[in-house]
Amino acid sequence: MDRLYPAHFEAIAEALGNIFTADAYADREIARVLKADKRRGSKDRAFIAEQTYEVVRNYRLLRHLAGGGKPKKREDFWRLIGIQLHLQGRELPAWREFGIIDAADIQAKLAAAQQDRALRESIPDWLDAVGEAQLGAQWTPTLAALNEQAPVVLRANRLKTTPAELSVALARENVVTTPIAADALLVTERQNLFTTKAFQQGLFEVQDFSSQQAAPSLEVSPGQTVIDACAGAGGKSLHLAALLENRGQLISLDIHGWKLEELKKRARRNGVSNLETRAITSSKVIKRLAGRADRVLLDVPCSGLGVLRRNPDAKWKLSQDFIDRVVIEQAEILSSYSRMVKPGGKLVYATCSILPRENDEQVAAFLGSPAGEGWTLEHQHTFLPQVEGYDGFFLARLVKG
Ligand SMILES: C[S@@+](CC[C@H](N)C(=O)[O-])C[C@H]1O[C@@H](n2cnc3c(N)ncnc32)[C@H](O)[C@@H]1O
Repeated sequence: MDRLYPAHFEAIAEALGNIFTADAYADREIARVLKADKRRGSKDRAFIAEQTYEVVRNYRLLRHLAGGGKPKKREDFWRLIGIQLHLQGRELPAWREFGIIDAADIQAKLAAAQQDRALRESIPDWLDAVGEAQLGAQWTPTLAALNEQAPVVLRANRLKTTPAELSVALARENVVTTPIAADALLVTERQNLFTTKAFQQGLFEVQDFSSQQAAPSLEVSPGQTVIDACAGAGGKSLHLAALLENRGQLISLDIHGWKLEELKKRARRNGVSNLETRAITSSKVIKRLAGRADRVLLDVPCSGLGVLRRNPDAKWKLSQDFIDRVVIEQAEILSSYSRMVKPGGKLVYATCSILPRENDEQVAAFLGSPAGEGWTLEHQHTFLPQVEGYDGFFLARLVKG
């Protein structure tokens, strides 16, 4: 077992302090502490990142095992990390900060916590109640699966390579991968992929298996006009460009221009030449595109409950009010942006949520509304982490009559 270094604990405790007392996002905070000391090797960096994510994931349970109070000081966060390592079966060094960890007390509390799902799975009571009400018997296994570490999946960029060629190129850089489906490769050992030559040459993007199902489900053909209306930094736009073989027109929209700037950089690295970005600065941007698209992808803003493996801090940042508001936004986007599809064209509505309210219920409400007149549902599927093994995700394909 690897040696434990106090400097790593300082870094993890600093990140946790900012996540839980200054409302920082876990991914950005981890990136910040890792950047602060560039001398660390890849194993040390992985240890810091993984242990920080693990504490965020198990925060409620760890707090309970530590005595229940809200951690505020550096020592409080050290204690949570110590308890977590103890639960992982690691022997704790005889450091002052770990002196107060009582193994027998922890085991007794842990055994009692098994009876309480929300505590055991470390989720707020209100969110546990939402999951139960929405998913019924599926909620318990879904929640358990969402608490596991996310697998790392790549998408081979067909504009530049094939999955088989990519696998060989990565193996030369000591990155071992296994093909799992279509363009998707599973990385079998975690490491920094962004420093590889293969990444810098645009041979792949990191994209979960479930998310990789969105672009193909739109059934695009080279030459078509395709709009990715909530494109963000463009994970799915890049995939669409590859499926279009750089032919036709791909228009990527978002309300945040800075995300589209990031997409342009990624598009250059990916060798994409048929993509145009437009920031949605007013409703006119959508109106001008009415009836223009063969295909529209609506990868709408959502609760993110399907990707808790990747963003475990969402458990502590989400609120009922946020979910209620995002559901209204999704309905508005679906109703208004669907007008961009030509008669006979197709639309894919997607979320990284597992809640029917954001998914099939949203689609059913659209189909029953005046805006949904003439539309039919061709296919829909909810990906669940305990079923397919990847992120929770939803997609529905609709055809305009
Ligand atoms: C789930 S994310 C998209 C992720 C992206 N498609 C990808 O694959 O990387 C949703 C995006 O919708 C954008 N958004 C929010 N409200 C919007 C609106 N009214 N119109 C268009 N985009 C919107 C957000 O800025 C965010 O980038």
